[in-house]
Amino acid sequence: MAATTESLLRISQKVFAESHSLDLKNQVFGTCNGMKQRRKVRVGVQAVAGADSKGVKKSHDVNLMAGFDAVAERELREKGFMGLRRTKLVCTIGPACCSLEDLERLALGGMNVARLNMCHNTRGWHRDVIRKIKWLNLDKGFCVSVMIDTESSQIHVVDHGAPFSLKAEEGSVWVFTAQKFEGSRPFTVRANYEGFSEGIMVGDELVIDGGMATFVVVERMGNDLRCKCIDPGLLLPRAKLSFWRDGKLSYQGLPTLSDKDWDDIDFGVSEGVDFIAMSFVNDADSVKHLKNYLSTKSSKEIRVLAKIETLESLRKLEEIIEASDGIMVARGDLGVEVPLEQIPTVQEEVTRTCRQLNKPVIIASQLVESMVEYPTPTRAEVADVSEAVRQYADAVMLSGESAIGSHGQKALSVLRMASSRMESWSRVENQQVAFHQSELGVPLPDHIAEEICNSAVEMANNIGVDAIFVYTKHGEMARLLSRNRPKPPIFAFTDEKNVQMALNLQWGVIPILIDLSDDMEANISRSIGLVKTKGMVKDGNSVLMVSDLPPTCATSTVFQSIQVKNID
Ligand SMILES: Nc1ncnc2c1ncn2[C@@H]1O[C@H](COP(=O)(O)OP(=O)(O)O)[C@@H](O)[C@H]1O
Ligand SMILES: C=C(OP(=O)(O)O)C(=O)O
Repeated sequence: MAATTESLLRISQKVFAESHSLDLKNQVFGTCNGMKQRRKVRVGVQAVAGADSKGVKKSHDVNLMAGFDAVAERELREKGFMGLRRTKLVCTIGPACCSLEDLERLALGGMNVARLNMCHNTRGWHRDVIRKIKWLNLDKGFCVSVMIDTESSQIHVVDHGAPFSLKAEEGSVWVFTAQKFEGSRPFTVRANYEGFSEGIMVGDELVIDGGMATFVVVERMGNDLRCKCIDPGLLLPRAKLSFWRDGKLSYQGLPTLSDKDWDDIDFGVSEGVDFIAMSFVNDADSVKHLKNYLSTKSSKEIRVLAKIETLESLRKLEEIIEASDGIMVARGDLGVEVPLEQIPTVQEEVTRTCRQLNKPVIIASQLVESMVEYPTPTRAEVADVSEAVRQYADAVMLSGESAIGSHGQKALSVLRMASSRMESWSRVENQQVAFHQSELGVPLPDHIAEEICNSAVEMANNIGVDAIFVYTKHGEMARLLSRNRPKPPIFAFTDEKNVQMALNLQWGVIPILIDLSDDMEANISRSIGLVKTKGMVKDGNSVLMVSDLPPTCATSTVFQSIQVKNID
């Protein structure tokens, strides 16, 4: 890779200048002269067999529209429409994969979203990674979105006297403290949070990393706790600490977003990230608060993903999902509060509820954990990935496997191959019928758009079209189509860069940046021209097109239509 720091910097500036100009186009749906209009809706269904694509723009114009993901393009040429992977892939970036070359290999391997966990490393390090990703997108035609993940207030070990793990033997007595001290002391563990022992009483249990080891509190010494190990195990660096009394978790009332998190969020805004994953969400208000804050800070819409990792978040699941732009099932921390045998059913429940409420869901943590060390996954891990895909999760995620593992790219290819296999099994052997209304759940607020998309998917599956094209300003129609998990892939044409980047997380959607006008025929011609020029569709392919033309200053009507076209 011949990118000098200077050229990287120059291109980074270009990226920011570009995203700024795109931001200016952000408008409320249906706005005309700054006023929100009442939506009148006309629905049209047209069959246009054998229609030609007159008005196709010249190829040099087409090339100016750089909004096609180079990896999806290659996959489509090699495997055809049905071979396109529907499940999206998220990779956590860490020291093992942060060079430009590593990031490029991950992008080529199918990474749709790069996740940066703000728990680790410096903002300077994260900035460097974000700029490399944006540079690769611009220079190589990738379409990789960037997500930052907040640290939140969690109690964890900052020092236990060893660089790696320590064994806690049964009956051994340890001091847990928040005091800072020089060097290390035997049998002394330092916690990150001063008030970590507030309200904790003798007899309470201290559980390490959700059950890796367990202690009982035998004495309080000021704010320090003397604890005896009752279930031996390993103490890892940054191990999580939780206290239990009478079989229930004791909450220390820590805020979901700490001062450091707010600074990290400001950092994410200034770097133009696409998603913020919010750790330890316990209610919808904290999500709404962050979304309101972001709307005042950023002209582009940054999507907020709530991490489901506490018992409280499970109790308020629906309201949290409704308030968020998407969900991450953070099985690592969830396993600290929920008995491990319940994680699979919780995962399925959260995934189903997300689909019903039309929000994307990521399944995270330990998918191929053994690959942090070994070059092949266990059979059980492949079964776990396949199960998430069978449940139609929108995305699966790598954590330590890519961040610190020795086989990150291989781990990514395991996710890719297991996803493709399970997807084709669901389609072919399971005869993937459209979801029944009961599976899709309660009607969504835009009932007409929802019905159009449900019908469009039913038609697309019945007719057996090769692809669905959707023209979407805000991504909503694309999400509604994706919610039905159709057989053909969905090509979502939008003229909003941030909608394109957000749709990257959506099952089965290939988002494409293109100029859209109020003339839908021109949009259709332009999109067909683009995919034809790139050799992605051939004569004889059939496409079902769904459009949602917003009102203009001249018309106050939303025109929603379904058309079927044979490409010739
Ligand atoms: N930016 C980073 N810098 C250094 N190490 C990292 C970074 N991101 C992740 N890691 C390492 O990868 C591991 C897995 O990362 P992550 O998925 O964020 O989970 P967690 O923080 O819960 O362990 C972390 O424990 C940490 O050791
Ligand atoms: C994804 C998770 O969050 P984190 O990596 O921040 O612990 C998790 O707990 O599964």
